[in-house]
Amino acid sequence: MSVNAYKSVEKKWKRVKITAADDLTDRHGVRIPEAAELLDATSLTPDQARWVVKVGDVEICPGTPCPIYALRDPTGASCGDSYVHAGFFILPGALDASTQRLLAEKCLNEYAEAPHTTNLHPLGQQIEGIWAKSTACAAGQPDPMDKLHWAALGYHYDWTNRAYPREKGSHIPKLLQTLGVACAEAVGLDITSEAALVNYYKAGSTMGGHQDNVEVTFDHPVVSFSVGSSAIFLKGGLTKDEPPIEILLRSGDAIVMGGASRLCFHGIAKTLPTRAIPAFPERLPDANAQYAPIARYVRSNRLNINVRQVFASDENKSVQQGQKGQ
Ligand SMILES: O=C(O)CCC(=O)C(=O)O
Ligand SMILES: [Fe+2]
Repeated sequence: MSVNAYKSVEKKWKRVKITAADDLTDRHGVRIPEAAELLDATSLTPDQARWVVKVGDVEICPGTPCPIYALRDPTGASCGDSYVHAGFFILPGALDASTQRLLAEKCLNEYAEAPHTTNLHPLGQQIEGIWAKSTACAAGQPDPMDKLHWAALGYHYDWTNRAYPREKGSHIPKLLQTLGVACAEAVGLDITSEAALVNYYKAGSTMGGHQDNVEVTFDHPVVSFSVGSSAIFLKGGLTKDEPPIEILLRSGDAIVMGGASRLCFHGIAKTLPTRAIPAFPERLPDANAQYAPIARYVRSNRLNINVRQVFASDENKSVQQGQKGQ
């Protein structure tokens, strides 16, 4: 059976040992061969610099400017709106250190708590105060965080009925709304942040290649933030026959998938436990007692927070008008 181009890259990363993946070098300090094509927006190779192009600068967090990168065709062919990577942007270092720490704190203490739901909710097993229980759990005892894979905020997708029910859901925290809108606007797109998903990745874990195709409209981008350990993100095309681009995402990076890239295959080929994260030093002056366990957690786990618009903007308007008239 032939293995498609996307799958073969996933397989390659599956074989990489996470001890080597931490800094992507072998025991002699040489970059592992599997990472030869890896795109690190903070240090592009001369070849990558030809097709990974800076299209602007923005301050998502005031006082912290970050570049905006877009992808062009490596052959030099012109890239119109239907180009496979059109609408895809990387904003390395979009989030400043305090925003990364705030998001980590909220992902652990707030976003996995009611009224938001988690993967444990449909089983009737959502754990109240999951992070507090995890930090209080004695060595050798089962850690409740091991069971947490995702949390849903705003409109919650119903996997059984494959729909976003309008009548259910929770609020979208202001912080996520603001960050989502700021990144979309920075690349000339617009979004009303209606649903957010937090993914909790353990060292070495992956997310298989998929399309984000369950929303009602695809006219608005998905805005996605990384906090904690680094990861290898794969950005594919509309089919898995298209070889994916391998991108190193670090704590504080944002990506935007809009336009032709909105429905592209993508996923996480590997979560790389990361000892040195600038926003999460071992000792942080004036940190409260909460800080140390959070910093320890993010050095071997990754948090991904992504924000989406579910319904078409004009549909929202008519629902709001209907509600006003009631
Ligand atoms: O973790 C990531 O960066 C990707 C997450 C993702 O693709 C998703 O939640 O649909
Ligand atoms: Fe996705």
